[in-house]
Amino acid sequence: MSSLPTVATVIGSGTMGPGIAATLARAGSTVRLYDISEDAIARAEAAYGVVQGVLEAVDSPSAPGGSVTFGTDLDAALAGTELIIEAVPEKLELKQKVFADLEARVGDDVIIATNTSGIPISTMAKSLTVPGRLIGMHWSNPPHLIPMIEIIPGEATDPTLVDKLAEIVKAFNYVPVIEKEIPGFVENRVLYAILRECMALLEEGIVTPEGLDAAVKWGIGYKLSVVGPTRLLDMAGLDIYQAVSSYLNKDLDNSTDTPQFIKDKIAAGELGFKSGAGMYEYGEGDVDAKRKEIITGLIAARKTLSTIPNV
Ligand SMILES: NC(=O)C1=CN([C@@H]2O[C@H](COP(=O)(O)OP(=O)(O)OC[C@H]3O[C@@H](n4cnc5c(N)ncnc54)[C@H](O)[C@@H]3O)[C@@H](O)[C@H]2O)C=CC1
Ligand SMILES: Cc1ncc(C=O)c(C(=O)O)c1O
Repeated sequence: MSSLPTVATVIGSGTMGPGIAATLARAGSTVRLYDISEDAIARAEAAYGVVQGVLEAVDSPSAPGGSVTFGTDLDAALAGTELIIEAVPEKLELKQKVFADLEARVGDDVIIATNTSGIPISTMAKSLTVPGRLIGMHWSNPPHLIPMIEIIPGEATDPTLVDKLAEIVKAFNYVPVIEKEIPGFVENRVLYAILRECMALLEEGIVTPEGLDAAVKWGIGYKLSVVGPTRLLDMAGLDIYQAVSSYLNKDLDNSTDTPQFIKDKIAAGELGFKSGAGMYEYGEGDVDAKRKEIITGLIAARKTLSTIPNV
């Protein structure tokens, strides 16, 4: 019998919600995607066919009976739900307010999973009436393509939820990684260590954005997609790692704040794809073209990687 919930609810239909909902629905769950914004729901509905096409292209597990319904009626979205996945903006107070709204409407046995990028689960759980039901379920963007989910229990999380959520994740053929709670969890700690160094290299004018993207894609990105960092050290030699890290580590960027040039871009309204400019400039149609290239590349890479053993 599948461990998938019969009915699941996704709260927040922005970048992450629609892909999460579609992945569960394709595997067989009845999913209700809820947002406070009518516009966000309309965008998700309009994009649903494309997301389904992507899931088809990567042979995402499918079972009959699954569906997504879209709406702004919270009670309707929660009727009969067993699992709620919260994907509203990364603001502690907002998430806590959402949890309060949810708890007022569902029974104590309903699991609340949060897609937070790194706010400690224990901090969020403090505001819950039933703190044991909150657990971290961190999907990676785009959620319908990146087949790995971090599972993070907080101090109060019911320990049985960890295995239960891991079984749900396996039911749609994703890899669950169970972690201990720490700000940023594992994936974002590694990603933000890389991004911190990358932004410092750009700020100091050491390399161009194009050069940086090429060096990371073909240098470490390509290699790390096949060999994880631990195995990479065995491949390189621990003695080499010691020799290089003994002089390099102290030279790496260790700033604790966001770089000023990024803050300046944000102040100028340059947020990336969503505003038509960011690290790069985008002309008419460029953003859609880039999004398409990225999705096409991720589909091809996932298909190839799925044929390669874990080394
Ligand atoms: N964007 C990314 O690459 C990733 C984001 N995350 C995390 O997932 C969460 C959501 O991120 P995004 O989808 O990027 O955010 P987003 O800003 O694109 O979408 C959030 C959605 O939540 C809706 N919303 C706001 N208040 C709400 C409320 N009270 N009830 C229901 N809906 C409400 C907004 O209307 C919006 O449609 C955040 O915690 C984020 O850190 C996790 C992995 C990757
Ligand atoms: C820049 C950045 N920050 C956070 C996340 C996920 O929490 C992602 C991602 O999933 O890709 C990201 O790119």
